[in-house]
Amino acid sequence: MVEIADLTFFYSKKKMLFEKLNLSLKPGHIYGLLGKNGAGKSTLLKNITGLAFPKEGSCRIKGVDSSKRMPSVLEDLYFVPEEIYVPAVSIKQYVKDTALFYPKFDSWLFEKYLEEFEVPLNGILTKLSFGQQKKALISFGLACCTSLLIMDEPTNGLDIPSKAQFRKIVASALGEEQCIIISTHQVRDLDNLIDAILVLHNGRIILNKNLDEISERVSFRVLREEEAVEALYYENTVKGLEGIVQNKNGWSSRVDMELLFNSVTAGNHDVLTLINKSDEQFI
Ligand SMILES: Nc1ncnc2c1ncn2[C@@H]1O[C@H](COP(=O)(O)OP(=O)(O)OP(=O)(O)O)[C@@H](O)[C@H]1O
Repeated sequence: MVEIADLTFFYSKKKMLFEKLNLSLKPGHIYGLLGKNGAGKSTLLKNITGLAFPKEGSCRIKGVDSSKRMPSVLEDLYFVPEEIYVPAVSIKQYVKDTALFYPKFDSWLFEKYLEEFEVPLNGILTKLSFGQQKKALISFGLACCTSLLIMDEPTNGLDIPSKAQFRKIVASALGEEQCIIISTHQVRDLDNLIDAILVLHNGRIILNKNLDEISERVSFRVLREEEAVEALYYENTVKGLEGIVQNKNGWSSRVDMELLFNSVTAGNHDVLTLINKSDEQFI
């Protein structure tokens, strides 16, 4: 679905953001794109969607270079940016003006999502709160039923019940032929939603794995003091020593995305090496 090959990008030549970054994303998945502040998540998403252009290398969607901004690609792609700007029209009018650019737009679904998010269909967009505006655009993006849906920090500005609604709605919306990418630094917001994790760090994608594959390799649990020496990584938290250990018994545990993210971005190679090993190397 998305193929990024040797992407090099910088805003200023003095500060390289990506150098030969490679990434391949498949349909049927909800990817969580994680990275520290300033890692370049938004910039990467802009390169994928053709809103920023690679200095070298390419970003392709279904084989077509996204920097060409071909109508056939744009009508099958929806991007909810981090900062949103809405026109001073009613939601109904917005749909009338905009939905025609998306041939698979489903107005029944749109109204259903709005209802679940408790956003009034007759509301004037600029008079809605920031969170309501965001929920209206997320609903619109989901109802476009595009093959690729990208949301940059969608949960920013959503209250706690809305975050739960967001997870439920997005999880129910994914079709087999669709790919959804959600960037965030609020890792917990993606719990029970994403099925694959991408970590952007130091200008590269250092991790691109399904949660199932991760839990086959490593386990996440509270450790006894004496187990700490054998752990691949651990943190001293209020719950005790929360750690990552090699999964030796084949039982899968829930992936603690925050702990995983902290371990791989802290320069701990043990966890990363174990997760990234091929099946043959692992046996
Ligand atoms: N339009 C721009 N012009 C120049 N530099 C930019 C521009 N947009 C972003 N940057 C810089 O590029 C780097 C990556 O920014 P980006 O917004 O892509 O990171 P991010 O991972 O999305 O961060 P955050 O989690 O804080 O939203 C930052 O150092 C930022 O200052």
